[in-house]
Amino acid sequence: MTQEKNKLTTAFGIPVSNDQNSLTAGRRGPVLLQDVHLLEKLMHFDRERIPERVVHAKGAGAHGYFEVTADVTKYTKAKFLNQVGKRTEVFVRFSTVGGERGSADAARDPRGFAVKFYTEEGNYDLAGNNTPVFFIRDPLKFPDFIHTQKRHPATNLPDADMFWDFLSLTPESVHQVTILFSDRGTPATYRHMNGYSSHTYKWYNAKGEHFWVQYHFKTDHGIKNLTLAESIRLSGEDPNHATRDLYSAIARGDYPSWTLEMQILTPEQANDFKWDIFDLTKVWPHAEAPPIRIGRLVLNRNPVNYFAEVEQAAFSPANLVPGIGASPDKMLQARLLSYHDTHIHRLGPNYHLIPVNAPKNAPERSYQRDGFMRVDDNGGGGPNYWPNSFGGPAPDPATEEPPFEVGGLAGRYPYRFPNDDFVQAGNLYRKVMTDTDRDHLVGNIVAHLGNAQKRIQYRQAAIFFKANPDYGRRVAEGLKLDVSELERLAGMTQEDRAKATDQGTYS
Ligand code: HEM
Repeated sequence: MTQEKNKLTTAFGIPVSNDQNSLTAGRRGPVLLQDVHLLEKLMHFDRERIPERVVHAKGAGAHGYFEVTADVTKYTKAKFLNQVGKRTEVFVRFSTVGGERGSADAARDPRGFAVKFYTEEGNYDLAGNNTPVFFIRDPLKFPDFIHTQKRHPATNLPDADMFWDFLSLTPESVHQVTILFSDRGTPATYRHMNGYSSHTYKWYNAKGEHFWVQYHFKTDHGIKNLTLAESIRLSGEDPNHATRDLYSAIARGDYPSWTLEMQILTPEQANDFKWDIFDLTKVWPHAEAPPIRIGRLVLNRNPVNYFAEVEQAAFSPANLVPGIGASPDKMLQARLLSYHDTHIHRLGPNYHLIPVNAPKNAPERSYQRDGFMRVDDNGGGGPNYWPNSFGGPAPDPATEEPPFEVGGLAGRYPYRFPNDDFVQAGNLYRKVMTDTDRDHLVGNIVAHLGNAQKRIQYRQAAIFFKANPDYGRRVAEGLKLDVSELERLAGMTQEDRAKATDQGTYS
């Protein structure tokens, strides 16, 4: 290095003589175009912002490791899981969903829980949430759903009508809505919440046998949530409280950790299972699929630079390593496309070269070349096509996922089963929640749904009533609705209920 240390330079290493006074024509003269340092500095500044994530824009992240604590080789051949005690480097990003990059950490919203495992077989990304289910189960509904969680196109304000109109016309959402409006919808910090794959994934072993699995990262610090009053207070006093909490805990050596538990079903068990295991709005009851402990996730290193390591982090459910496969869950199938696509838009076609996204323990050996910001050696002088006879990297058939059956007539199918969308939400209300949980749930809903039109309130209260009559009744009472109407509305089909509540009777 010929430049002296600590001497300011331009982005191209040229010494800068003065960084306080622009070059002017005379003492009071206009600025000269030949102040190239000023020009370069301003033009870079003008381009500092990249698009924020279309969802999950506000987040915090940290580095750490995953350690295997149980032998799972009979279920999966994934190498990073093949030995008890084995550690794999990870990067984890937590987020809220609907708010912008500067929005409050305490918002009522699911929390993203995205883990990037830098395995020896390439990066494995598991982008889950702190809830085991989701609002919808068909990806066609995702953009519409997200629009309702964002700002109104005219007022640019969050809008209770949009929010509840969509949900009350989408009854499959009631399970997730019940979780979201319980105090779990406002976790105290990122350290005090669980993370779930939510989707069912496939694991397959070295013999080619497969299993259906769900991941549960259980916090080792106990679940802690905010009440409505606390979340409102924190949103004002410290909108970054969860970001601060994560950073400070790691900085003081109080490393956050989670125990990974898996629910695992054989194909035979899955065939007889009471619930559609590819329906993202349903959980697998623990009694029927007891979770088993298999590992531990620890976060022990803060990012040195937020933009480099957190803002530019890019997770994709399509990044699966041998031994782990996708399931036919329609939502997951759509996610296999959507993330890579949005990263190319947000970060460019070579976002995999950004250090936080690069495969640390399995270097890229592909034939992809060129493109904006291809900043490595671009494959050097090696062959850029396959097949070749010049020693270029060759595909390895041993890493192929075992063949699996698909069949049937192409069509647009609603979910099968009698597919009761209300039982699991009702059970959560009836069996899992305490009296205090139920009080808070009803209070949180009333405070929010109360801002929507009356006809929408009726429609949504009828859905809660279908999940559990007491649940619906208490929400209706809180909203001062005519409780005697609920049973009638709840007994209708979704279409009839929508028509009935749109007739003006309830305005
Ligand atoms: C069809 C359904 C879905 C679509 C199309 C979709 C799409 C997206 C998109 C476009 C992003 C922004 C990514 C970026 O710019 O970096 C994102 C982020 C994210 N999504 Fe989804 N999503 C879907 C469902 C889900 C579900 C069900 C979960 C959880 C189980 C989930 C978890 C996440 C997480 C955690 C992030 C943030 C990742 C990060 O921290 O960078 N998404 N999603």
